[in-house]
Amino acid sequence: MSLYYETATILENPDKIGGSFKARIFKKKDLKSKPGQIYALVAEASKWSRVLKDVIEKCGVLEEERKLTPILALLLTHDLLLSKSGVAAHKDHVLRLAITRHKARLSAEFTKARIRHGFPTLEAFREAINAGDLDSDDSEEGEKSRHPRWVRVNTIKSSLKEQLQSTFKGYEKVESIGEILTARGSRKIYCEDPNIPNLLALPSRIDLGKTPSYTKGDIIFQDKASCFPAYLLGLLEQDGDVIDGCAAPGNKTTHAAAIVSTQDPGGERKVIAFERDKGRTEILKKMVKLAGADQIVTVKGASDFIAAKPNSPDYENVGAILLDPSCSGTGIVGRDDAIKLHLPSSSTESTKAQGAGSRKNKKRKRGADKADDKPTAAESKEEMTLNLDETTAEEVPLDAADKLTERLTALSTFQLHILTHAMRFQNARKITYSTCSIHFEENEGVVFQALATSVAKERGWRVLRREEQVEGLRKWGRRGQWEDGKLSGSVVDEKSKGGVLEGCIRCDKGTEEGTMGFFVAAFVRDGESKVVAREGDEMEEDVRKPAAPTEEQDGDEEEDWDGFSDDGKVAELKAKADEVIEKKPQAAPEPEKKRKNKKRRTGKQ
Ligand SMILES: C[S@@+](CC[C@H](N)C(=O)[O-])C[C@H]1O[C@@H](n2cnc3c(N)ncnc32)[C@H](O)[C@@H]1O
Repeated sequence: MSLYYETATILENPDKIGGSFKARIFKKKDLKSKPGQIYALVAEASKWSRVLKDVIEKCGVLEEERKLTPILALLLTHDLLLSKSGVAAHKDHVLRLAITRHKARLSAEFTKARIRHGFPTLEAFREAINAGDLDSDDSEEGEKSRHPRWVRVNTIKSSLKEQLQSTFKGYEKVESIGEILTARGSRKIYCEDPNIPNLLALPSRIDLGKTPSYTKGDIIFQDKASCFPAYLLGLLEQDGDVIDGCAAPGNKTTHAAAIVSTQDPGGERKVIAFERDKGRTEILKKMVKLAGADQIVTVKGASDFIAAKPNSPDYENVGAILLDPSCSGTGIVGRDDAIKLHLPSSSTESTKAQGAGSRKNKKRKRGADKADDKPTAAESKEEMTLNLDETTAEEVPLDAADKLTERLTALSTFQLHILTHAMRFQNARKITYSTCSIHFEENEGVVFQALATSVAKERGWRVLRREEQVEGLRKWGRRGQWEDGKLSGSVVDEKSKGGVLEGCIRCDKGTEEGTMGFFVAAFVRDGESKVVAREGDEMEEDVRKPAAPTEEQDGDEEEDWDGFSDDGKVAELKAKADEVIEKKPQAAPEPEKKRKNKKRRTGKQ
């Protein structure tokens, strides 16, 4: 199957596979084309689609070429007119022939379009398209779907001041995230985030991926919400070492390391990063190195945090734990969220589009030129805008609602298990628990259940109240939400319920705040604890028995590792994670090498 048939099939998604477009590409097992090539083709074609749709329609290509669907016509015209290497198919390939037949007319219409838009050269036209200057999605929805490019300055290697004077020199400072969200194209503006220190919001079209500061790890692409957990820990010098229990790809690990490094110039404190998955461990290591955090972070690669012994001397200095476990990922906003494909339509009723790239079509391609199939739903639309990123929850069709419930139960059971495990660490006084899920079951539901466990009660864990939180998050308005009928009455203490919900923090996607959907709560414990965690404690005293999730998606932070980003290799990772089926708990790791306790935290027993 050619690149074009394969791409069209994934776009059409006849099997209704969930997940973002990127994830769908990486999920597909039998691709002949490179996933990166498919993604690049769609990303590029989408930028030009508003122009090309018009060009194709003016030339009447769909009326004449019965082999071409709107998607195929768009992809092929893009490559014919705009790709340096032209149409990526053999010169006798049926699709290549179908489009090159119209080359002269298509080129002429394209030139007219360029002139109509006021660009003297193709280069100028290209620049404007890349900058998004021709986008005219002025609707409220359009604004909502935009997402800032969030940039965290990595204070291990640089400073905000330094970055403003170098990478962002010449950028204009604006006062609200709203201005960033509504900025046209790649206007050079930035907003200093009012909640998270050293975080900047920029218009999404600004391409910083090739800047030296990005490739050197001086700046990190990290969604605002994803910066909440490390910041909410409110780390202090006396908190000692920090564990990140679910670390890869490592955005929160390096954020925690950056905070620790400012408090501990002597380099005594450590961030211990657990990552169960082998492949993701490699990404974590790369990320830690690039961030210059390798002196601070000890990576426990291919290690299950649940198998780590809370009373081990290795963790004696651990005062804080960051837990960002696998979740449904339903809060994720893909960077390709705003990518839209404007498809050409045929002006005559007689054009019967053939299913692009499906087996059926392949047969047709080889043989008969029958064009009497009904157009697919997508093809029959006069003008179709494809939103390429679909996050799973909203996409779950009604008949799959049961599956969602099952999946949420499995995930939340695992999340509760890992959270209560963290509560056992002998000297831990602070924990943040976060997910990039929008579901109560994985969020407030887990918090209330954790509070009801005997380990939480015995050790004095409670939710950090809003008024105790670091300033930037105290003033964050979106707080925990209650959903009736999701938890049994015995789990929830009615008296403290309101305070707990107020202590929980939520971020919603598609708001004027420009974040992904996210949840975080901090747990703290005060005073002396009567019960020290028993090694190998089982969960029989907990509200629910632990069970490994049957399916999980490793949400946060995206996708194909192409550097230092929330956005990078993570589509691939998410696709992989979708397949993760925890059939049995991993074997305990080799005995931990005893680390010399340089700094025993005597006051915290
Ligand atoms: C949501 S992702 C973490 C994202 C990360 N905190 C960040 O900000 O870049 C969850 C990660 O936890 C890992 N994980 C899940 N269960 C684990 C366990 N029991 N021990 C260690 N790692 C685990 C998954 O493999 C996955 O890489």
